[in-house]
Amino acid sequence: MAFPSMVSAPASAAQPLLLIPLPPQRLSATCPSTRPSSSLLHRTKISLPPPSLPPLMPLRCRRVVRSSAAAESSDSSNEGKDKDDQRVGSDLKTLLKRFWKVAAPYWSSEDKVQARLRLAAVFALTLGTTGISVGFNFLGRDFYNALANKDQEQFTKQLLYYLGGFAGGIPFFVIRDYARETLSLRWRSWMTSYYMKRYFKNQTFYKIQSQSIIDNPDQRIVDDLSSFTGTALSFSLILFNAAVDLVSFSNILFGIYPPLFVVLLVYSLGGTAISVYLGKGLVTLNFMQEKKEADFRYGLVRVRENAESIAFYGGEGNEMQLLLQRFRRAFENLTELLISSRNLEFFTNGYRYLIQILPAAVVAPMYFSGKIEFGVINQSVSAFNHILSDFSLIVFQFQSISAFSAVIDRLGEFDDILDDNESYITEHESNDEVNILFIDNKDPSLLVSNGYVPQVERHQLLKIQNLTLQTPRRKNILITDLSLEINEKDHLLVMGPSGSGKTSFLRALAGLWNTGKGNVIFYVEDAGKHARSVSADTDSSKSEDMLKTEEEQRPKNRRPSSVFFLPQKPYMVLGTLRQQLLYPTWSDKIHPDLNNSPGSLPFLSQAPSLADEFDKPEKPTIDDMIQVLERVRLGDILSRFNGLDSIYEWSSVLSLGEQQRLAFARLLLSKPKLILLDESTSALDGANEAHLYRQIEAAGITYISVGHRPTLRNYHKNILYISKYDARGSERNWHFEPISQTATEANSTC
Ligand SMILES: Nc1ncnc2c1ncn2[C@@H]1O[C@H](COP(=O)(O)OP(=O)(O)OP(=O)(O)O)[C@@H](O)[C@H]1O
Repeated sequence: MAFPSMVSAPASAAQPLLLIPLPPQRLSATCPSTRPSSSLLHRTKISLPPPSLPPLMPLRCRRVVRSSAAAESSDSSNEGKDKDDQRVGSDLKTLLKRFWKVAAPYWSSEDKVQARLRLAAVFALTLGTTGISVGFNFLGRDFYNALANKDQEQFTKQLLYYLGGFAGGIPFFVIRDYARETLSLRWRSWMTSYYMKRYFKNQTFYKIQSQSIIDNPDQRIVDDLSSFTGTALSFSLILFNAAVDLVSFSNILFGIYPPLFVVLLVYSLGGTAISVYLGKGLVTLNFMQEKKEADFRYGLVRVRENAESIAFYGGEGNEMQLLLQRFRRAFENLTELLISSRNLEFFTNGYRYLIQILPAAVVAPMYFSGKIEFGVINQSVSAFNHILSDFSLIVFQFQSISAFSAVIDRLGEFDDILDDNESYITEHESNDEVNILFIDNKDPSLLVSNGYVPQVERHQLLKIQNLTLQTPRRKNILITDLSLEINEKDHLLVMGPSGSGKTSFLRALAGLWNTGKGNVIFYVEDAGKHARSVSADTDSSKSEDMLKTEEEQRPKNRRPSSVFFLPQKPYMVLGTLRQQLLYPTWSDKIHPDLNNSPGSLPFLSQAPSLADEFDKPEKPTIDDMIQVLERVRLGDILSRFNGLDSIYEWSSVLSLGEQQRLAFARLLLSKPKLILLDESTSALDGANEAHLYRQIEAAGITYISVGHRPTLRNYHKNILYISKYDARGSERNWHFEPISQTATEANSTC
């Protein structure tokens, strides 16, 4: 007799597959995985997803590829006992607020028409599938009635209806799932682009990394966004489906036997309360699991990025130890997560199966007394299970909900930082900061327009006024009250003991650090629309106020191409040799047709480079690139690496000195007026160093270099000495020294 198989599990009864005798376990969940959200576990995919409820998206295996920029944030927050281990999960109100803040922007974005239409279609299809489920409920009743009455003709008819129902209904379920998945992908794509824009805006990525503000931002962009969009959509459909389902099946059950409905209501409310109580720690555990998995994966990425250094040190034993430590933290957290899940599942499974016999037991006496037909028993079991599933959403989905809450929490935290990184980052800081201004020295009208007499001399390039520089969060003072002016050809060498603040001085000029006070004014010819209409005579109090106002309006960290920085670590982009040379002034699209390819989304098109906001020199031709490689004595790499368009891991295949020469090739192509070099020739021999300085001098570039080597004196006119700041000393910790020609010549003879 088919009856026992029909009282399998709540979700099974909700399906048109009612007649297929599946063991309860296979149909026990409306979610593909009720396991914890960890990627250490293989997620079990249910072979037959229940058609009437959209399954929750599994929280996908985390694939985290961390950029080196995020290295230290993770490192610094990982070692030792994690302070986040004591983390308390956000309360429900915060979670709901965060959910709304993260989810809402897409639905009113430039893609809102598509988004809303598609969402409406998914909801309509979901409604259709619920209708089909209700239809199957009645078909099931008539089918079993025919079977119990031994009415062969009716039985064949019902069987045909059933088959017809399957043929017509199944496409609805498939198309609904497809439409939901494609909408979720579209949503995710928009969110990815939205978060990436904010992550790169105002160099937030640098601030997050250098100040260890949050862990693993890359994981949040890659994995959490994906989980969020998939699960949010599935959840909304589940809720919607449950509401419609409840209305449809409550009528049926109420019609058969009202007390059964009341018992069900009490049972599910009690069950929900108990599962919330038992599973309250799961959100925090899931949050920590995400973090620990990402930390472990990032440790492995670091080994890949620093393979050569580790191999030189022979540090594999140490690395292994460190990585195993990270894995152990993930493992320990997951063990705790599994224990909590197991305890919850004892309850959930008991809750799920305990009540299965109830509807049949309650209505069976009515069948025996002839008040109802046999098929009605099946119908009541089916309706009962539908309603049980609807009322028990929280119980059945608790582990998915807690994993989803962790995702909401992580994304909400990230969103808050991206939204308001200025106030967040400077939370503990005063209002003072270093102001950076770009003034167009070609357009005196801008200066006159404010009623100020222009005092900019054409050859002036940089003016620093009363710069006091501190490390982020104002822990240490590095430079006090520095003022200087750089005119064309005033090549300046910055020297001083290690750790005194030479690189930090360049950081301040580049706008990466603004902790301190004072003004940094660049006089440029290509400030374009970002030209500042302020007087160069900034000594008056009035103009300082103006500087402040201007600073507030200025788009942060926009730098004209006439000012170029070379960092201490040569940076090679992932791509071709051509892309190395064009970086960062021009972008070279790898696939120019990408934006026009069918199915491509407008918001995924390549963003204009930050440098696009300024006028920039004409893009170099292939001849220019070949020539510049010759000028930096790298002509041979064209033949070694098959021309400009081959892709290599450049930081591995080029020596450090070659990478430094390539960086000089970049700046020669960009034709800046002023460059700031941070030990940019440290890996070069004296002859190559002298050659490169001759090249930039010949190109009419003025330079400020940071370095320790005595030979650097040969190419500069003045030295700025910065000594370590001593809080007890009241004097400035810097002084200037002109480099005499004689000394230079003696040096070069040596
Ligand atoms: N992100 C940071 N947060 C806090 N302090 C920092 C940070 N980065 C550097 N510092 C500190 O600021 C001080 C100055 O560092 P900086 O890199 O400017 O030194 P430097 O003079 O260039 O040294 P070197 O010659 O060794 O390169 C150092 O004591 C350093 O530890």
